[in-house]
Amino acid sequence: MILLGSTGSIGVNTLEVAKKFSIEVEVLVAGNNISLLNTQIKEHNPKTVVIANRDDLHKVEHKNVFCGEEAILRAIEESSSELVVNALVGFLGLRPTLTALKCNKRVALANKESLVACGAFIDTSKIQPIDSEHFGLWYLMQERPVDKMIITASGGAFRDWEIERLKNATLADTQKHPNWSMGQKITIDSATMMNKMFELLEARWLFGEGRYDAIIETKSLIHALIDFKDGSTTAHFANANMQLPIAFALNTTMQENILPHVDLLKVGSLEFREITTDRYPLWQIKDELLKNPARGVVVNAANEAAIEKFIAREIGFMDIAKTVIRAYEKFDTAPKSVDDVFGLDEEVRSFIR
Ligand SMILES: NC(=O)C1=CN([C@@H]2O[C@H](COP(=O)(O)OP(=O)(O)OC[C@H]3O[C@@H](n4cnc5c(N)ncnc54)[C@H](OP(=O)(O)O)[C@@H]3O)[C@@H](O)[C@H]2O)C=CC1
Ligand SMILES: CC(=O)[C@@H](O)[C@H](O)COP(=O)(O)O
Ligand SMILES: [Mn+2]
Repeated sequence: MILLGSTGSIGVNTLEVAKKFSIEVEVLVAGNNISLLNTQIKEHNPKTVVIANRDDLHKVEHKNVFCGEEAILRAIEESSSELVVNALVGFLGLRPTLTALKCNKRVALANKESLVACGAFIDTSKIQPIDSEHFGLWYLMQERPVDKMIITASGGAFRDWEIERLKNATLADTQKHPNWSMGQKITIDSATMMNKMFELLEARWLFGEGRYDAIIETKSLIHALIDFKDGSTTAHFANANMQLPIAFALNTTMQENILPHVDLLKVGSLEFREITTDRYPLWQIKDELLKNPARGVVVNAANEAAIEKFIAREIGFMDIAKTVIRAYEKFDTAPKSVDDVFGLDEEVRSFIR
């Protein structure tokens, strides 16, 4: 397989699962964490390695190492592997997804920004999502009429904060996720509830038109629920560990045990909460965005640009949502082609910067 983003949270878990199933790693792609990458190279012996920056090339302990976005695309095109695991973070992951699909490879897709920004132009039949909620929906789906598909949110780092305090929240505060250990950007997205909005859009592209919604389940033990038309609701329970969705994405005939079962007697009780717009202002645009999912490109670009500003301490935490909503209102348009997606992405970023 080809693994993009090997040094990240999903990347590291993917290599653990690959070891379990003895899957060969042909290409490793990483960013700045060269010391972890070197350890991975020793263990998995890839044919090709790609990193982000030219200045780090000499530190990589491999004879076939390249740098930059074009090199990632070339490595995909020149590889013989049938499977690409895309665990890059952000819009940067979109071109590799498109290239992998163009090369007729199967894509195990953690990079949710690919579908959020460009879902209207992506054939999802060759995509297996690596996301706990979509895995949960897929696991629950049966040949019965569905009324609604529901995914769960943890509520993020600030679910119990007094709302008045949120404007002063720091980057370090955003990283205190209650249940999951993940990369920096998705953990910020979890705190603003953008992650759940992205997941509703992803679900829309993966499972088609229908009714979608999200609720908070504070322990992240239920990942998805389906309301069937007959009045039954089924729920997908699993411990909060991405190795289960990854295992199914890597090994389509998965039969092995991956995680211990959720012990309901130890859990004792579950708590569900509504996602409210006072704590999560982004939720104001949720229904309208779900009706126009191709506008995800605007929301994604605005979010990435706003997060850059938040990290640089140019804006506060609550300004992330304000910035996204302002961009969403200004760019009241949907892309008509993949080229439009890249154009609109650029325009929105310039507007915010
Ligand atoms: N973490 C999770 O549990 C889940 C994550 N996702 C999604 O999966 C994706 C990855 O998330 P996560 O693993 O948490 O993120 P991380 O930030 O932990 O990892 C991102 C990876 O991308 C690499 N990378 C970043 N920039 C570049 C670049 N310019 N060139 C090459 N590589 C680069 C990083 O390298 P380095 O670290 O070496 O700089 C790292 O390997 C995101 O889209 C996220 O939303 C979805 C569901 C669950
Ligand atoms: C592990 C995973 O799938 C994440 O997307 C998770 O859902 C993030 O947590 P939140 O529920 O807080 O967004
Ligand atoms: Mn998720």
